[in-house]
Amino acid sequence: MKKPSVNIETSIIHKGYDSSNHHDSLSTPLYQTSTFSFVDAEQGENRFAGHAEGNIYSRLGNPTVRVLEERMTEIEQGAGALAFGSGMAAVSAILIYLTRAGDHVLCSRGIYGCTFGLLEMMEEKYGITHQLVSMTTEKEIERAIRPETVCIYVETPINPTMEIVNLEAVNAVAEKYGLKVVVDNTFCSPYLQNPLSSGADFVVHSATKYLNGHGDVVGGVLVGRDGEEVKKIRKTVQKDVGGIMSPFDAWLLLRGMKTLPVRMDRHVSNAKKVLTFLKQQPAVTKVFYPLDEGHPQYEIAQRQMREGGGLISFEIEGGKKEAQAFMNSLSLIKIAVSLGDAETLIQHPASMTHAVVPSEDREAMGISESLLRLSVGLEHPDDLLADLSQAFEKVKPKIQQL
Ligand code: MET
Repeated sequence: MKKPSVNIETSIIHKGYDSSNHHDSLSTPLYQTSTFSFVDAEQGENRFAGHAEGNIYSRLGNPTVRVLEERMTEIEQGAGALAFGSGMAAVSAILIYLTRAGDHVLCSRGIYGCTFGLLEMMEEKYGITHQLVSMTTEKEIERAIRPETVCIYVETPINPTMEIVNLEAVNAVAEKYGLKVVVDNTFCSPYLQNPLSSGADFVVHSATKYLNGHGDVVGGVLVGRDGEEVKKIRKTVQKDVGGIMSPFDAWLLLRGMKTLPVRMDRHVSNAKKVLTFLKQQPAVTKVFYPLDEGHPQYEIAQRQMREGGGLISFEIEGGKKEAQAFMNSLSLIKIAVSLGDAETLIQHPASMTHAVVPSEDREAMGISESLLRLSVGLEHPDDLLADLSQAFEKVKPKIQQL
């Protein structure tokens, strides 16, 4: 881990790319190739044996993808990064790498539905167990540690409840027990939070979200604090499971990421305006936003996040029917999963992103039937408020009947 020499706004545009090696092209070229030819058989042999640098085959590495990996390493303050074909490919790669049959994974009280599904599958097939616990204090975390625990896997903020995990406490306990810490940093992006700098071992991202920002890529990234360990994952799990990112998706990401800081500033300022508006609505019974003073972990969020992000979850009076009626009343705001796009998106976690989680586990995570998750986009805030306002007007009679 090292401190970056320039600010993220600069490194996210320049890091990892030297135009003099690419015919002076200002934009990183797209190496849309599956394989690379060798000048002779010996060069091929040496590259396979690891005795010579150079490209072999795009599953083992591609120059466009490598630029993205170097850039991600820098902006997450890590020592190495690997790009994957989806966020879940990155999550599964790190969990496969860290665990053996019989191990135990300690998780934050909520995790994304497909991560939950993956852990359930690992339990069923390999006896790798997991447990979801609140992680606000060291005591809570320490109590849940078992002799077979090997890693702590957390989201913070948690999707979609916005609960905050105390990273300082997680890292302290992990150090005491010799555990690896993995943080899903998708909700914040590297612009708002850098878990590796505070001692986490790995960060995973769904690059589909804020990193790309334009809703046209599915991708994932894993960043590690220890470069040797990242190399080991590249040569084993990434190569042999093979969930790599395509060069074109890496190219789109490099293009989209250049504006991450500018976009995040706007997501945050729009989200704050939407938050204020939602709090004034009689039909809204609860709001969840990390840097809202009413948030139960407000102080922890303030310590570890630069800003509160662009996601807001809220509960609407009634249940699933009222939540769905509200969604159906929106017009500018799109009903869709995913997040971090220019377009404002709304989804119903209980029936969408977290539908695979059994209802009792969902309840334990704090996901009710009336919870909605809003990914505040980059539109003019007045237009967003107008759309929300007309939707509240439309559902008012239904809610008043309750
Ligand atoms: C297949 S559903 C999910 C997409 C994404 N992980 C989200 O939380 O919106």
